[in-house]
Amino acid sequence: MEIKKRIEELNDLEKIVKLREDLDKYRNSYYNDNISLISDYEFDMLLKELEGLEEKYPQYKEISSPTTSVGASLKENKFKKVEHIHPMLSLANSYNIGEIVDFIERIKKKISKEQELKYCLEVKLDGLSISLTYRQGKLVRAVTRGDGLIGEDVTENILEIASIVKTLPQAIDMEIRGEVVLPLASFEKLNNERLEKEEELFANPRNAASGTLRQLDSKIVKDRCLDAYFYFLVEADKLGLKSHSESIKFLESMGIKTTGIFELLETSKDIEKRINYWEKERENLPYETDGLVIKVDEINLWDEIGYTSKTPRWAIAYKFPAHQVSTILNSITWQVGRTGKLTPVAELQEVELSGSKVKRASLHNISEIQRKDIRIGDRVFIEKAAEIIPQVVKSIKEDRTGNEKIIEEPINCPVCNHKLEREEGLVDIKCVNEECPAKVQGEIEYFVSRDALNIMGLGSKIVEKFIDLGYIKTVVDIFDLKNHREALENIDKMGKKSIENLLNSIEESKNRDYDKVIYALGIAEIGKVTSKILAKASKNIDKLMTMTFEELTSIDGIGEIAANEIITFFKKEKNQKIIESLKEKGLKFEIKESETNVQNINPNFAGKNFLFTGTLKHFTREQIKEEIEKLGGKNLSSVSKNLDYLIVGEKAGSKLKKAQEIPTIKILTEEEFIELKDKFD
Ligand SMILES: NC(=O)c1ccc[n+]([C@@H]2O[C@H](COP(=O)([O-])OP(=O)(O)OC[C@H]3O[C@@H](n4cnc5c(N)ncnc54)[C@H](O)[C@@H]3O)[C@@H](O)[C@H]2O)c1
Ligand SMILES: [Zn+2]
Repeated sequence: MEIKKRIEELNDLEKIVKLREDLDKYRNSYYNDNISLISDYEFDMLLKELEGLEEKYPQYKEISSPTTSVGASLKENKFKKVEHIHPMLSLANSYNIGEIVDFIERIKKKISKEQELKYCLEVKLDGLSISLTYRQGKLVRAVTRGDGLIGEDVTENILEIASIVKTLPQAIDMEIRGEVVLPLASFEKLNNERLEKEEELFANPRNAASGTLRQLDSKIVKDRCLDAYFYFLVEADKLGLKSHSESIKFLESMGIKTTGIFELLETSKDIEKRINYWEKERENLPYETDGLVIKVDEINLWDEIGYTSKTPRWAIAYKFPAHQVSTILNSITWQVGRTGKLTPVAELQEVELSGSKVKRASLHNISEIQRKDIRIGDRVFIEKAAEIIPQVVKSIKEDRTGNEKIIEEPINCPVCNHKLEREEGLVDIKCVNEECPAKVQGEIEYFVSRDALNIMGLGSKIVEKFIDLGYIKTVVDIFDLKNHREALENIDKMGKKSIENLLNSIEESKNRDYDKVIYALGIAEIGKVTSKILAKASKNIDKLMTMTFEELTSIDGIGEIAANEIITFFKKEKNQKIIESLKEKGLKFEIKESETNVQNINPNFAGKNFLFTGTLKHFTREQIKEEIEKLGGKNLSSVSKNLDYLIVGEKAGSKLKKAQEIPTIKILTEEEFIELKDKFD
């Protein structure tokens, strides 16, 4: 027994040493070089593991351990070192509401007075902390947190941030703390510029903000548009302020920029509600947040509640589920789509991201792989933002061993082995073999999908099988499957019942409206809404097939690109034949009389691109998106020249600014949007 325990202890000690070594490496890279070698969540989990072990073996505790020290010791001598008069601490963090409940319980036990506490809830800005000192109302010094005791004097750079107050309206002395951030719009712009200049991308706005503030050329700070928000007044009680919320109001009265988000709450239930709210709403803020901060509001209780060497006990951070994690890229699979286009898919070592397990991520195309210099064997960051499919953000080159392999551009189709083609100047690689099974399969799946003919019982496995066995070569063959009823029933014991259902669904699909049939043809650029528009404008397929470029582009909602695709599609003999055969099978190639007034297409919305920003009063995010689509409009995810309308709610941020610079974008309040909508209803 004794020996067993001793072995366990030695193993744990080894773990402790390894964890400290790794965490120090990560901290150094993160704080000194502004590079994340792993995600914040992974870092926090390793730190928790170390905390657990140090608790189990108090004899191995060390003051320099990452569990007890803030930040990282400063490596370079770029900036003057300054000792903080009041140490700048970090925050304890939590990833679930249970930990918040525990936090509140701990505090209640700790304070002697029986009283109802108030908690101030704020957003947790993801940037780097800064301390500003004012003397006689003048900003005299700005210092980074550093290791909490000693920071770097970055006053020169801070003076270049436009929103920082250089002279207060009153000649007072004070120290305030806040966060320097790179607003999301500036971050996107910066990374786009770096992409063009083939420079290394910043993984996130925090690293970019830190990299920007901690370099010597203050002109760069100005160019990149850093910003700062403040959330703390040091020794507020000496100015006669009794609560944290009062001190924030005081800062605002001095013209200091705050996020404006400070909510006073009383119970953990209320806190939970607001956590759920902000978890979604944070997407609309102009800066990145990695969580919320909950602080005891009454300042006179802070000392009683106390501090650890690293954090105050009267505050806690609630961290949002991570959008980004790191993992290993094992290999690349080239997927051949319906149009023959090859898409590289990253095959990853499985990780958890935003609550689901992920082992594949999109890489868009070969140029992106080359631009980002992503190699097989690399540790990569993957991200799941608004998109459903995770994306590979970047590779971590600092972590390479030298055994990583460059990803080669494929020469032959991975499915049919036909030689691939790449159009001059275009990034897409295509399989041009009309009979490539992957393309046929893609076409069939698209043809039977919900928004097209909506045929039940033709999942991708079955389609693959039918193609393999030679029952399906083109979409037309779907309607001849009934001639092979018996043979089909015997495939992999599919059975009478399921074939019966499938054949019924195929027959029934002949009743689909003309616009669904247009959609099912799979013309490039023609989606659900444009199919409706085309159906309404052409009335029947013979007309549509002969429409000229001028005729097509004169239809509201059909642009030049779409018009060209339509013409190219109908020019192909193969497509003409397919349409002829589908007509014979009985599909509807003309609009019903009653349909000529295609319902729900609002001329204000049809084919128009929409985006909303800020907090909306009358709709949830889902509702408004649905509303726009129902009426024939399209939802975009960012501001661009293609945007027609930006709907602005309260606290609209960078999107609004960006949209105001593009004269063709109409900006609507929520009320104006409703009016536009109702004019039609
Ligand atoms: N990915 C990596 O390799 C790596 C390495 C080291 C650290 N980290 C990350 O950094 C964290 C540790 O950094 P940290 O000590 O800065 O802790 P933290 O970022 O988790 O929390 C403390 C900081 O939050 C900031 N903050 C933002 N809004 C605030 C508000 N409203 N009120 C108070 N503070 C606010 C302050 O700057 C404060 O110092 C780790 O938990 C990890 O997530 C990551
Ligand atoms: Zn092929």
